[in-house]
Amino acid sequence: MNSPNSSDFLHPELFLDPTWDALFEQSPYPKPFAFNEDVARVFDNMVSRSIPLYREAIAAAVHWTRAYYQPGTRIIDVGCSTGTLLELLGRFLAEPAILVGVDNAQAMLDKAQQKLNTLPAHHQVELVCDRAEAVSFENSSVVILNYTLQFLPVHHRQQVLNAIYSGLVPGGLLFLSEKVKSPYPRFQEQLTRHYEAFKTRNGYAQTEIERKKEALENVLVPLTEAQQIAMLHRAGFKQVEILSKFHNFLTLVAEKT
Ligand SMILES: Nc1ncnc2c1ncn2[C@@H]1O[C@H](C[S@+](CC[C@H]([NH3+])C(=O)[O-])CC(=O)[O-])[C@@H](O)[C@H]1O
Ligand SMILES: O=C(O)C(=O)Cc1ccccc1
Repeated sequence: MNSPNSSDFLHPELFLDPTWDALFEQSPYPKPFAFNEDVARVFDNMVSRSIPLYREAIAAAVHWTRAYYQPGTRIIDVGCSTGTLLELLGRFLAEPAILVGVDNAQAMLDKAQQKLNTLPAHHQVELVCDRAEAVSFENSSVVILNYTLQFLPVHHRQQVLNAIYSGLVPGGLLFLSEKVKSPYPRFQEQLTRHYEAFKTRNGYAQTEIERKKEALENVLVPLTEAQQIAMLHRAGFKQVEILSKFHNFLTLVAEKT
């Protein structure tokens, strides 16, 4: 038997800024939560201590992008934050690609720009400071929404998914990660408890957890998994596959057939 190609099994180190997130230890803390300079400064540490399977989701996004990327088309990361996924894509995509990062927070894009300066020059990288709602997805073969849709007003989400479906080339892929909620109150309560225990294990004190929860109210609004999938179907995606779900965090892929 041939030995497997090692790049098929890649589980790389992410380029994460280690600056410790102590934002909600201090007073005044950001309320409502906003993606400003203070958040951008600690974002990599915050996101990797706050989202279960964050590293795995990023690595999976790279694998799926490698499988679905069609040369000559664009790869668009919506809500690219500090560019962690784009940087990894740039490192592990063999062919030259057009990598587009969109975020409506300039402070996040400034961090992303620094990270992406280290990439090999054969890729074309564009960082766009705009709202997801205003983006054209034309001529894209992969669109990534990694924990971004959850921050859009609920009544904007369907329109964004419609635009993604319409912009993707045939055979194109949407990679989507979201915080979701259970429709069953007792399950939701348990999921929240286990999620908060995960944050405690990652070094967050109870006060930090509660303050952030308060700040995120009406800012990060989760849907149920069923609502999320129904929206994808309404947008036109017929094939949807769940990749992972742990506590209340979901990653899925949807193909434009
Ligand atoms: N309407 C909007 N339009 C564009 N961007 C927006 C909007 N609203 C919020 N954002 C941006 O969406 C990002 C969400 S973080 C994504 C993590 C990243 N994907 C990662 O894989 O590291 C997830 C989190 O913070 O939980 C932030 O950078 C916001 O500025
Ligand atoms: O849902 C939460 O409680 C979070 O902390 C997720 C999160 C991660 C990073 C920035 C904002 C929200």
